[in-house]
Amino acid sequence: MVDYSVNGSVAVLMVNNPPVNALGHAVRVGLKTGIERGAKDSRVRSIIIIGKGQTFPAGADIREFGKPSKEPWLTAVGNLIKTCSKPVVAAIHGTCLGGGLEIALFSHYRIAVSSARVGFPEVTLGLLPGAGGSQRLSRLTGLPVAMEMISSGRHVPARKAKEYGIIDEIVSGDLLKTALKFAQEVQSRPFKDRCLRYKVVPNADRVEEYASAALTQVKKKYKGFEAPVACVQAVRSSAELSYEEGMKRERDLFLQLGQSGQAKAQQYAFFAERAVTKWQMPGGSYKTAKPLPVRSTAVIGAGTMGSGIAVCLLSAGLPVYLLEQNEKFLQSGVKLIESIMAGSVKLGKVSMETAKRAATLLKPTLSYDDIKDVDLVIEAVFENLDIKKEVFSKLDKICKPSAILCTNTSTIDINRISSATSRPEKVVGTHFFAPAYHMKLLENIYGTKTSPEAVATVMKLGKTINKVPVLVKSCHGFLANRMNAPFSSEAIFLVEEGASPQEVDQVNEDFGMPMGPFKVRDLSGIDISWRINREVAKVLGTSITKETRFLGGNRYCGLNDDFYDKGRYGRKTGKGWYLYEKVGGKTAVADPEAEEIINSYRQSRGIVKRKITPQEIFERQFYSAINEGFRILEEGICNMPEEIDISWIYGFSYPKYRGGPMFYASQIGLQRVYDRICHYHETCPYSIHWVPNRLLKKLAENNVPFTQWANHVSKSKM
Ligand SMILES: CC/C=C\C/C=C/C(=O)SCCNC(=O)CCNC(=O)[C@H](O)C(C)(C)COP(=O)(O)OP(=O)(O)OC[C@H]1O[C@@H](n2cnc3c(N)ncnc32)[C@H](O)[C@@H]1OP(=O)(O)O
Repeated sequence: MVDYSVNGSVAVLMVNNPPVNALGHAVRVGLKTGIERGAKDSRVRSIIIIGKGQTFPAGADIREFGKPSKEPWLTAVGNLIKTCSKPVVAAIHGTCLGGGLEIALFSHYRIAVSSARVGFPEVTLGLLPGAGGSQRLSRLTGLPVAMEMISSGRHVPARKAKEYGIIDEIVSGDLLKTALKFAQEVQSRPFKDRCLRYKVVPNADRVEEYASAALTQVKKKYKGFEAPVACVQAVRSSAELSYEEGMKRERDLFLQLGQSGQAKAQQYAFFAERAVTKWQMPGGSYKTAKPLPVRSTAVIGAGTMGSGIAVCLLSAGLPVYLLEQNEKFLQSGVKLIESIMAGSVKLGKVSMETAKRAATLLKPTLSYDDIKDVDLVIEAVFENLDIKKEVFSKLDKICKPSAILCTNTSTIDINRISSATSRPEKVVGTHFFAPAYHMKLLENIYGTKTSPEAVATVMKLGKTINKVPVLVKSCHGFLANRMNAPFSSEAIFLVEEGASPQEVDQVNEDFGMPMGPFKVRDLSGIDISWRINREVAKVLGTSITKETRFLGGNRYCGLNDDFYDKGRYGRKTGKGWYLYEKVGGKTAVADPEAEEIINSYRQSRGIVKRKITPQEIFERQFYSAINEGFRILEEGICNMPEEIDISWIYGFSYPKYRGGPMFYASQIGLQRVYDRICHYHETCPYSIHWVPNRLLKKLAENNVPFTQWANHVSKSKM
C-alpha cells in the first residue's frame, strides 16, 4: 500500500491504493512504517510522500467510517511526520483532499503540479477535518480563508493554494524527479520552524468579526446542515485556544458530527451518487455498452426548457443548433440563452471565456436541413404526444442514421414517442429539471426498444454537461414525477380538508425542502398544472369540470382550477397561492383573497374544515411518495433505492443531510412507515397511491436491512 524506496539521499514513500489512494488502515500503517524507516535509514536525509497513479491521497477511506477505528490513527501518523528528524516533502498531484491534505500540512514542505487541487471536503460528508486541519490551515491562510475553505469543502486549484500559502512551490515536468531535487535542496536547511503548530494565527484578534461573518454566511448558504457551522467553530478555536486545546475542540466537534444522523446520510449520498453511474438495462450495462461520440448537437424548441438545455450543452463546449418554428420564438430563445449566460457569469458560475465561446457555438436555425449531420438531438417542445410524434417523424427522415434522438418529456412513455420513427433503438428520454441550467438531475429513460448504446451515450452526456444522470425504465411519469404526483396531490388534498398552504409549506421547509409545494406551484405556474391536468384527462378520454371529484379512479381536487379561473397563475401574475410584491416577484406573503378562494371552494362542496397536525401533513406527503417509490422498485422502473434518493436530491432539492426519501424511510423503520401507510389507506379513501405496496410490506415484515433492498427488486427484466 506504501512502497518504500531510496533514491540517493531521499526516501520515497509512494502511496499505492487505487483508485484515489484513500488513507485506509493499510495505508496508514504503510506511512507510519515508512516514516520510521526513513528516520532510521542512515542513507536518508529527507523524505518524500507522493501518490502513485492519478492522485495524492484524496482523503480517509470513507468506507471505514462508522466501523471500529484501527490504529494508527491519522493524527498519530501526522504527528510522526511532524516530529520526524528529517524534513518531509509532500509532492502533490491530482486531488489532495481531506486526510490527504492533513498529511500534506503535517509535512514540512508542499510542492504541487499546477493541475493539482487541494481541499477539506469533509463538510460534504457531514464532518470536519478531524486530524487538526482546522487548527493548521488557519495558521497558513488566515481565518477568513480557512473558515470559507473548510465550511464549503471547495477544491482549491494549486495556483490559488499557493497564493493562500498552502503550497510552497508550483512545479512542472515529472513530479517525482522535481520532488527528488527539491528534497535534496532542503536537506541543508533548518526545518523545525516549518512545523505549522508553532505558527501564530494571523489577525487572531479579529476572530469574533470573522467568525460572525462566516456563521451568517454558512447559515444562509447551507441552511439546515450541521457540519458547516461546526467547521467555523473549529477554525475559530484555532485563534481562541492553544494548539493542544484547539486540537481537542476539533476532535470533540468531529465526534459529535460523526454520531449525527446527518453525517450518516451525507456519506450514504456520496456512495449513492457513484452507485447510480453503474446502470443496467435489459441487454446491456455500463460495463458492456460503448457510448457514441457526441461532437455536435441540436435542440428542438427554444422555450424555457429548450433554451436551458442549450445552455447546458454550450457551457460544456458542445456546438448547438437551436431550432424553432418561427423567427420570433427563435430570437426569444437566443435572448433567453444570452441572459442565462450573462447571469451565470455575474454569479461566477461560468467564466467570461466560456460564455464567449458558447456564443460562437450557438447556431439558431429555422431549418431541419441544418441538423441532418448532428450526433445528438434533444427535443424540448410542448408536452403533447401528437406534437412530439410529429417532431420525431421529421427527425427520423432528416437525421443521419447514427444520430441519437432524445426527448425531454417529463411524463410521456418513450415507446409512444419512438413509435413515430423507424429507429426506436436510437430514441431515449433525457428529462431535465427546471431550471435546466441549474438542477443537476438528468433522468435518462429507456424504452423497450432503446439500445444500450443509446443509453451509454446519454449517460456519458450527463457527465459531460456536469449533471448527475440516473437511468430509469419508461412508464408514465418515470421515476421523479411519478413519485412527486402523490406528494404534490396530498399537499392540495390537505388544503382542501383544512390546512392552509402556509402550514403545508412550513412543514416541508422545516424538514429541509428549500420551498414548500405551494411556493413551487407558484414558481412553476398554476396555469402549467392546470394544463397538465387537462392533458391527463384527455389521455383518459374525459374532461375536467367543476363537478370533477375523481380522475382516472383517483381523488381529484379542483382548487388549482379555481385559482386558475381567477387569473392567479403564481409569481408570473404577482399572485397565486400567495401574494407577491410585484408581477414576477419572489417574496411570498399570505393573501386573504387566496384564503377566501379556498374557503368558498370548501363551502361549495360541503367540506367542513378540520385542524390538521404537522405530523399528518408530513406523513401524507412523504409517506405517500415513499409508497410509490417502493412500487417503482417493485416494477423494476429502477434497480436500487439509491436511484430514487439521488433523483430527489438533485431533481427536487431534497435535503442531502436526510439522504433521500428511501434512506429516510429506512431510518424511521419500514414497519412504522408501512403501518402509517395502512392508516392513511383507511382514512383517506379514493387515492390509489395509498394502497400499501407489497414490496414495502415484505421488506418491513422481514426486517430487511437497507443494503439488501435491491436484492428483492424484480430483476426479471434484466
Ligand atoms: C481521525 C480522522 C481523521 C481525519 C478525517 C479525514 C477525513 C477525510 O479525509 S474524509 C474524505 C475526504 N475526501 C473526500 O471527500 C474525497 C471524496 N472523493 C472524491 O471527491 C472523488 O472521488 C475524487 C475527486 C477524489 C475523484 O473523483 P472521480 O475521479 O470522479 O472518481 P469517483 O468519485 O468516481 O471515485 C472513484 C472510486 O473511488 C471511490 N472513492 C473516492 N474517494 C473515496 C474515499 N475517500 N474513500 C473511499 N472510496 C473513495 C469512489 O466511491 C469510487 O468507487 P467506485 O468505483 O467503487 O464507485
